Amino acid sequence: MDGRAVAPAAGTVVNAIATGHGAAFAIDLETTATVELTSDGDIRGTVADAPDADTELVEQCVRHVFDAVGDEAGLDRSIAGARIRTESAVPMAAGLKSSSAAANATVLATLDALDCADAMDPIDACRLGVEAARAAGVTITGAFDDASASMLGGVTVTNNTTDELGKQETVDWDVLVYTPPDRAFSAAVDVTACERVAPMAELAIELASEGRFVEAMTVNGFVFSATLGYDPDPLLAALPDAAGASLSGTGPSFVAVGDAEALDAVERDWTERPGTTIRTTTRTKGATIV
Ligand SMILES: Nc1ncnc2c1ncn2[C@@H]1O[C@H](COP(=O)(O)OP(=O)(O)O)[C@@H](O)[C@H]1O
Ligand SMILES: O=C(O)C1=C[C@@H](OP(=O)(O)O)[C@@H](O)[C@H](O)C1
Repeated sequence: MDGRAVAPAAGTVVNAIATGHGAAFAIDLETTATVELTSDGDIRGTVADAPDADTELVEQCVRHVFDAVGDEAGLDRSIAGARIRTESAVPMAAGLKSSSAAANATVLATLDALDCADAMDPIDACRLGVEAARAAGVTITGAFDDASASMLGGVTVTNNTTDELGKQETVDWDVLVYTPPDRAFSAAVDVTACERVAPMAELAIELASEGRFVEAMTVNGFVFSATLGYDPDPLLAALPDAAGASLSGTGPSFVAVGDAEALDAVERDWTERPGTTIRTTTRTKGATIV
């Protein structure tokens, strides 16, 4: 049997690496995963247009779903295998949560293939993807902030140490994403540098917990650009037009949010810079089986 699901990417409100608490918002860029069950015992992934991509994360997702619902699905684990294929509009390792989108889409597609779509609620399905990301070594905290935003849609504020959701709200912003040409794998981030700015990250989390997302983002943006060695000039160029702007995750992408007219002005500046600029919106609808 085959299963198929899509999940959105996300942008950062507060990076969780400093404190274990983070916040993120879903954006309208998608990853699709297709899972075909086999009986050759082999679990193998491929990524469309990226033959050299590391597929451990999506393979771990399938293993975690097999472990969680295999008995209920009547799966013979001695022969159970899968072929996973992802297709994505989300640049990998650019700070836009390609890993969370791929994990959520793969977990849901596997549940679909096993005919177990109702066996797990979305937040538990999300936690399985986070566990798979930890097992694959692609994350520092597990990134439950990013994964929950992608799974549920809207903006989420989370404790990534306990994988608990503190807050989820719908937001309706235009979004501008600027991705410079370089890439930054989260697993390679300077965690010690992030921990040095924990008091500022805590302040950003307090703002996000009060629903002051755009202020939280902007504080986060300046703090983490400085901490991780990115030039904050794209942020300065986005203000005061954008309602909020930040470095997304461990970079190198920047995100700006606000109303359409305000972002037109930011877009004129960001498109002059090397790399790509994408205009999109926030997403209310999270990951779903299709
Ligand atoms: N479409 C995809 N299919 C399979 N694995 C993916 C996909 N996108 C991302 N990944 C996994 O996530 C890793 C990148 O994660 P990370 O460095 O956290 O960047 P991001 O901020 O984009 O999530 C990749 O090395 C790969 O293991
Ligand atoms: O690996 C992690 O624990 C995290 C990585 C960062 O995101 P990216 O993966 O987008 O860099 C960050 O925003 C998130 O809060 C936690």
